[in-house]
Amino acid sequence: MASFVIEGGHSLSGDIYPQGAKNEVLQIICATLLTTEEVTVRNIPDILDVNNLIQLMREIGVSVAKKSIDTYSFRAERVDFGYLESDEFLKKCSSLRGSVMLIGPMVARFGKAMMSKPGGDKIGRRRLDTHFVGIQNLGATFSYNEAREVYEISAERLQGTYMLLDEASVTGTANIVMAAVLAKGKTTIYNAACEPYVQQLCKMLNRMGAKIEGIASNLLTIEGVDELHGTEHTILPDMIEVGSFIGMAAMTQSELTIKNVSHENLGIIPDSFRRLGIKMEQRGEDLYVPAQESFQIESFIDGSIMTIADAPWPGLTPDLLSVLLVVATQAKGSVLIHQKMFESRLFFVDKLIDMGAQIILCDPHRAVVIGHNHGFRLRGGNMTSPDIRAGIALLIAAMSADGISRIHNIEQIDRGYQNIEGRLNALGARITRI
Ligand SMILES: CC(=O)N[C@H]1[C@@H](OP(=O)(O)OP(=O)(O)OC[C@H]2O[C@@H](n3ccc(=O)[nH]c3=O)[C@H](O)[C@@H]2O)O[C@H](CO)[C@@H](O)[C@@H]1O
Ligand SMILES: C=C(OP(=O)(O)O)C(=O)O
Repeated sequence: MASFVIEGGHSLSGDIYPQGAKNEVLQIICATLLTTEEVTVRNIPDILDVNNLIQLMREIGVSVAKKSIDTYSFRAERVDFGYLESDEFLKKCSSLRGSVMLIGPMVARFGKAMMSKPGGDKIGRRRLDTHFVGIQNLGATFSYNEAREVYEISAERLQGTYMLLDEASVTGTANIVMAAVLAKGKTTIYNAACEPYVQQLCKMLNRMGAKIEGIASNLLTIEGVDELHGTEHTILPDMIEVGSFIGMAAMTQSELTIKNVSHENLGIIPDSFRRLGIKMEQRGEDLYVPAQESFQIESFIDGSIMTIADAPWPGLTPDLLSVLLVVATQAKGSVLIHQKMFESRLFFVDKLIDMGAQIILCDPHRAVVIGHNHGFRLRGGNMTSPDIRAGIALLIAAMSADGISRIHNIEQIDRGYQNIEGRLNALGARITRI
């Protein structure tokens, strides 16, 4: 297990480029299985989850070529079914959550797939009912092999149908869409997730010859086609990284320019930080965050205490609540952070409390933060990162704190943030990997 040692109290300045979006690229790479032709993908981030998935694709038999530092081509002419059924493959999938999105394309193109319970963060239950029920609706059968603890999924040709999802699951929607594009007839998915990740996937599939309508809404209509073709695709900037950098600038009282953010795909993220009093300006393609002595949390119009809660897109992504929470510890005023989707994502606040933050954890979903208004600095601490976003939130806390902090289990941060210490040290941070 690697660790970061952070010398806190240094402000940052300069330009930072967000990497390509982790949650988009995981879908896009899985979708390359839907065609025998070459798919070229640009702006792929060099992060653990993505590198593991690319490696998995190679092992499955996909020809993967690295064309430049962030561009890969994938050609899934043949796949190795023996390997797909091997314990080795299934074990690797269970440590990589994005791999669950292999089943939609596998069943659609080859009529069979296997999966074990996928991994990811320790952030609460992560059920897969939406994926299973959706793909079953298209005519696939799931059977559980108890001895091997894996699901075996099979289908002749999938058949389009109407479905109303029980929840707007991001990876669930992607999986069902990837299965439906090659199904016979029309599929209608209501209560579909519509994050930019899913929009990008649908746009790429349409360029490959799919017929998807309703992109960016929660009602998708898909007319199945017999085959798909090669294409090229560019991954959007990672909106969660953009949000993380906004929070980092505010906490360390730094002036940062976040380059090429793709404003139109950030949704409500900038306004959520503005509600904490953080100022920022759109400058062309960039987002400029000025150095701020102090930032004051707004109240609601009726004067009641601000609540920041997650919701399916276009609501606020749950992946930024940990960062918003840590930023609130140095704001002026109080805020209720309500993490509705995940039940174990707020427990990391005990580490912030140890560092001197004023937080009341009301229950597993809700925390009240009473900001210090930079009047009291957090103290450096010794902590372990429980998940990717708590990890970056703790890193932000440590960068703003007095003294030295240590964060262990930074593999959780590496899952989703490319060379984070290199990029932040270039702006003035003092982070060492040991
Ligand atoms: C690889 C990937 O893309 N991961 C993202 C994806 O995970 P993933 O697709 O696994 O998450 P889901 O969208 O399925 O659901 C996340 C959680 O929210 C709950 N839920 C979901 C929808 C809803 O309307 N109500 C509700 O309560 C689910 O029960 C689950 O506990 O979406 C999550 C929600 O944005 C993000 O945190 C993850 O970073
Ligand atoms: C929860 C996340 O990732 P995953 O779904 O890959 O666990 C995340 O990106 O915040």
